[in-house]
Amino acid sequence: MEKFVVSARKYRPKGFDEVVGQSHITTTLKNAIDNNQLAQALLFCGPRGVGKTTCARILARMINDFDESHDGNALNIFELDAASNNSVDDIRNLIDQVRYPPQYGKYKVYIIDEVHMLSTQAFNAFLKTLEEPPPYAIFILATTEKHKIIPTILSRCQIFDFNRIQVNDIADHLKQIADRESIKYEDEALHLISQKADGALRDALSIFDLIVTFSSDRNVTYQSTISNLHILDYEYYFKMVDHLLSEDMSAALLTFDEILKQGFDGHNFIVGLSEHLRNLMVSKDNTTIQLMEVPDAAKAKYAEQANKSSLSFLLSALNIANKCDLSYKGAKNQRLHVELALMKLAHINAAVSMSSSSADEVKKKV
Ligand SMILES: Nc1ncnc2c1ncn2[C@@H]1O[C@H](COP(=O)(O)OP(=O)(O)OP(=O)(O)O)[C@@H](O)[C@H]1O
Repeated sequence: MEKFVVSARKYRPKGFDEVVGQSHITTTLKNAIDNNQLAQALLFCGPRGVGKTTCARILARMINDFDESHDGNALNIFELDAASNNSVDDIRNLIDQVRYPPQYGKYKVYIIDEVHMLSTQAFNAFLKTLEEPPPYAIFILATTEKHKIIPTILSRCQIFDFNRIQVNDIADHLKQIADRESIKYEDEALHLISQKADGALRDALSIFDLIVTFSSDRNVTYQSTISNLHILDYEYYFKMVDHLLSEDMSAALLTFDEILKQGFDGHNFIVGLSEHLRNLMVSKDNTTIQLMEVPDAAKAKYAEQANKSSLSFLLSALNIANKCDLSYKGAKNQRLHVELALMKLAHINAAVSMSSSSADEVKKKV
């Protein structure tokens, strides 16, 4: 049987042009290498799973003129995880290693991951080497928490800020992988996985692998994705907004009850409803429609519901949902807290029509 390799490893980019969503970094690094202006100490900052280690490896391969067949060990790359090796002795070991020039290739590249975890003593022991490294040594310090890096280190490094990756870019990447692996998929499913990954491509790939393994016919459907990730079907939000628009408070409360009975949390529901309302709001205007973060297949459905909702309804609804979200944690009876919000939401249109009819009456009297 062929050994299963997780997608995050199998599809680790081999060149800068395969790196998704970090062109500001890959272009600068490429230019720095081409123009011989690469600093010896680089700091890669940014969230987890967005390509920091990947870029460090590509860089090591390029500056050593190695081809793609070189694996991690042969790249003259030395990786230290500072989260678990943060003592001054760990850094001294590393400094000892740095003294020896590379046996082959031109550069030795040291990647120190989660560098903010180094102890103060370890940081201090490292400073001198960082300031005057031997000409063949390049240090790449990576961190998810830039604010914890002391200024003396910051000032000695060229800093690169990695982005969280956009939902659409992640979804496109997943599509390419699915096609190459002959895995079938629904757009909505890949979109949801990309959203859930919260900007981290590695997380998206792990979720994707999990859902493929779960499905018997290598088909990533919307239904298998929501049940695996325990996400509320977005149909519920459409249904709920329909009830609110038609001022059907009982149906709104019963739908909420159905959602709770399926084991979903009231807070997640109110956050999801807010996102849904926000998508309706931005889809009302041609200039903001691009801000709608929904799969292409669902856009027509949003446009249809947006057409039925007035701008003032959406504004008031967003306000109520947002207030409910903010005060949810402190509420003693959280179910009632959401129910109360739903009651208010189901009365927005009534309140609007009442105020306009009373305005009409005032006009008549005048
Ligand atoms: N920008 C990206 N483009 C393409 N693939 C990516 C990107 N970011 C992450 N990946 C995928 O995720 C895997 C892990 O990424 P990588 O180890 O580079 O992340 P990282 O930012 O160093 O994370 P950490 O901070 O957790 O170490 C890669 O092997 C690759 O498959």
